[in-house]
Amino acid sequence: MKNISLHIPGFPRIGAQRELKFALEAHWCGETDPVQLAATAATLRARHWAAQRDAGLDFVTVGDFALYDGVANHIQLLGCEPARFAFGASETPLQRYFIMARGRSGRDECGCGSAHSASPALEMTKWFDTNYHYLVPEFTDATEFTVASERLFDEVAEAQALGHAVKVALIGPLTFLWLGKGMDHKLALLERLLPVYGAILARLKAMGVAWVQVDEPILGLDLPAAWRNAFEPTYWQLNQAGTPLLLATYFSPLEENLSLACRLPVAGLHVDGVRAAHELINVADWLPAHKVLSVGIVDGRNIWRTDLDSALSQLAPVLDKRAGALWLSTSCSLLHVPYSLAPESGLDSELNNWLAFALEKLDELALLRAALVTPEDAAVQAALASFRQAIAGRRASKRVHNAAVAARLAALTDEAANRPAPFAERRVLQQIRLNLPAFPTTTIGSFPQTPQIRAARAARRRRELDEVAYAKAMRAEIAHAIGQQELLGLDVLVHGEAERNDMVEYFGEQLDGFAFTANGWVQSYGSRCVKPPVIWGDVSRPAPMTVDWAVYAQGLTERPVKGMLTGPITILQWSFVRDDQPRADTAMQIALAMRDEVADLEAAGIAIVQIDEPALREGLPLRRARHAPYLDWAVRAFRVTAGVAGAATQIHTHMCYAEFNDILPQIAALDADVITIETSRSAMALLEGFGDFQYPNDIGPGVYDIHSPRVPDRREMVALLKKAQAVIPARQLWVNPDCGLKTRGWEETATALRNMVAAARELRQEAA
Ligand SMILES: Nc1nc2c(c(=O)[nH]1)N[C@@H](CNc1ccc(C(=O)N[C@@H](CCC(=O)N[C@@H](CCC(=O)N[C@@H](CCC(=O)O)C(=O)O)C(=O)O)C(=O)O)cc1)CN2
Ligand code: MET
Ligand SMILES: [Zn+2]
Repeated sequence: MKNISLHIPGFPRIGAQRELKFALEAHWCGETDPVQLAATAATLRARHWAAQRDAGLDFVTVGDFALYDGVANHIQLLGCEPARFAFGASETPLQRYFIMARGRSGRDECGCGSAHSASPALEMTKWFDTNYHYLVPEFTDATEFTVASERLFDEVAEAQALGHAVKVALIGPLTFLWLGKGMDHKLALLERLLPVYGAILARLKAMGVAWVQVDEPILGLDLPAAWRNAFEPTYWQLNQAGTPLLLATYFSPLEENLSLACRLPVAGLHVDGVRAAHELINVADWLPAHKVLSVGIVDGRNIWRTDLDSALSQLAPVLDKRAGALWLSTSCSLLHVPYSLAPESGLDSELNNWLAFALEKLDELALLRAALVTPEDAAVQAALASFRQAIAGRRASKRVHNAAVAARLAALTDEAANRPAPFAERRVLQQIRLNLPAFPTTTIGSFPQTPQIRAARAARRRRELDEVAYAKAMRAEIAHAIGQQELLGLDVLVHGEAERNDMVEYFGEQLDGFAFTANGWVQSYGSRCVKPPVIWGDVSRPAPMTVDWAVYAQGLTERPVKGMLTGPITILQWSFVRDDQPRADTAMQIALAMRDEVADLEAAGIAIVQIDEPALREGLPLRRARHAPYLDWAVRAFRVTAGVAGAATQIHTHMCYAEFNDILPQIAALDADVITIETSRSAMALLEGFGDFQYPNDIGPGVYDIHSPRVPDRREMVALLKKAQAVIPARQLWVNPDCGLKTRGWEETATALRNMVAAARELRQEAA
């Protein structure tokens, strides 16, 4: 008899219609009180648990819900809110939570323009190699832990009251410490942390929680020895609580940590059956027979329907080795995929048939179990047959392949990846053409996406605004942005990106081989979501995508206006990608499409083209051994995009949201004429890195953090630029913010940029 249980590591929390987003923003604007916000949150949890139970899962997952971020929840659960916030008794836990997440004055998600003050939020950074951002815990030698929040226990009680069997998901102690910052020897805190985990586990046990999933995705990283060695004693201690623990790993193979993971004193192990498929048999062998093996066989990172036949043949030998007992799951939390395919009536029906979002993935798990337990059942056979047909249809589809794209890729020479002249020569020609002052000022591309802009786009979607009226409204926004920049005295202007819903989706909507969804939202951070396009076939560009807007903007001013493109790696990284060809091939197809856009912008007289690559670093594989091949093709894809530009055309790139010091040679190898780069997370370390490396081309280190509504003054920016000058020759320096300004308001933006231009002028005077 086969004994198979179903569960998932986590479920999307933003809601089928982004209910959580709207509830949060209404709350932040003061339109609703905490009771109303809590009611929406409880409704969502109840709905998401019901979906899990209705699909036939054996447990619902509790602890994966968060109003803003799961790591932020964990900080409050463990009572380690950073002392720098100086919270007083007058602040409720909910207020403290949002202050940590958004700063004292509030990240301006709702666009209502709240007041300014200076208590910066926790830093936000990428969750492993995903486009989800978590809030970074801050540790010091003085950090203490206590069980400080009832939220998790309340949610367990809530699920139990609804009659659910509960599995709690908890970030593991080692992963939690690993994710934090502020101390070199974070492991020193473990001793203080573990008793608190013990207390939490004991309380959960007393509540009758059957399983606790402890997430330790760092087991998929190249860990320093001290961290690896910490696992055994840690789990030995946690196991004392007597609550059955399911140790969860995902995103990456276990490799040298495999036998360690199998040996740890826990009741079960969850592995990523998609990204670590080749390790399944080994894990099945190594994991002691009395332990539960949970196989994440359905992809939690992508949206393709599971090939159930292939999944079943992968599972068969594992099942044999596990004496017929197994847990089936998605590879990781479903946080990273949209809620449901059901509202996607606009999707091409053939493509629709190839996809599975979160709800559909739950059904896939149920069908897999049925296929293993009752294979003879006619309904199961019929369901499998329909899957088989969809998978075969996708595999055989002629639409996926485009012979012209293949031929162009095959004919691609090394030449295509090179600019026509070395930087030193290009620089001279560009200076003659552009005649820029020292310390040229510019911005990163987007200006505030005001409620009016969003409303115009929404009206166009509802067909209340026709294309002509919409274009007119966007041109007015562009004209406004150009006018503002001239007033502020910026040297290199941008059109402001008003016409773009998102820097990736906008291009996905216009490229062949891409599809876009109506409601396929995925949480990016807090209330902010993205709608990643789906790359289903060979990519090509049927027509120019940005040229008309760029030409219009350039026609409004004598100063240069940057053409603004998203680079191939970022488009790849922020889309759902094909799983039937290497990412490198898809990246190169996108590169060729974007290369044509660069050529068209240049031909239209645009003198500067920016090719944004904020996700270049994020795409780096989690395992070091795979870095070099990735960086090779990623750099080549960028160079192919830019390589078409003449020597007198200035190519900019932009990067943010990451640490860059470990990939400086590759950043230099992009050979962009100018890079504008985020420095707010560690200005000095970054600049010293670029200085030590003697970064050869021009560089604009961001002089102010756009994630905060705080307006920096001139002196602050002058000080930062002087630090920059100490390590990077002045002639290489540009002056710009950290990133695009789309989430900010116009008033604060104008003040900050006025100060920034004044800072650049001060430096010019001193240099003269
Ligand atoms: N793809 C991607 N990943 C990224 C980034 C990025 O820019 N893009 N940046 C970093 C993350 N930063 C982010 C910053 C802001 C937003 C953001 O503002 N998201 C918006 C949605 C942006 C969007 O697609 N807007 C659309 C649709 C907006 C919408 O919801 N419209 C409403 C109506 C709105 C109205 O009437 O005002 C509707 O359709 O119901 C548009 O402008 O057209 C949001 O959550 O609110 C997301 C990520 C890293 N990862
Ligand atoms: C996340 S990087 C953003 C770059 C883009 N050009 C912007 O300014 O919005
Ligand atoms: Zn950026």
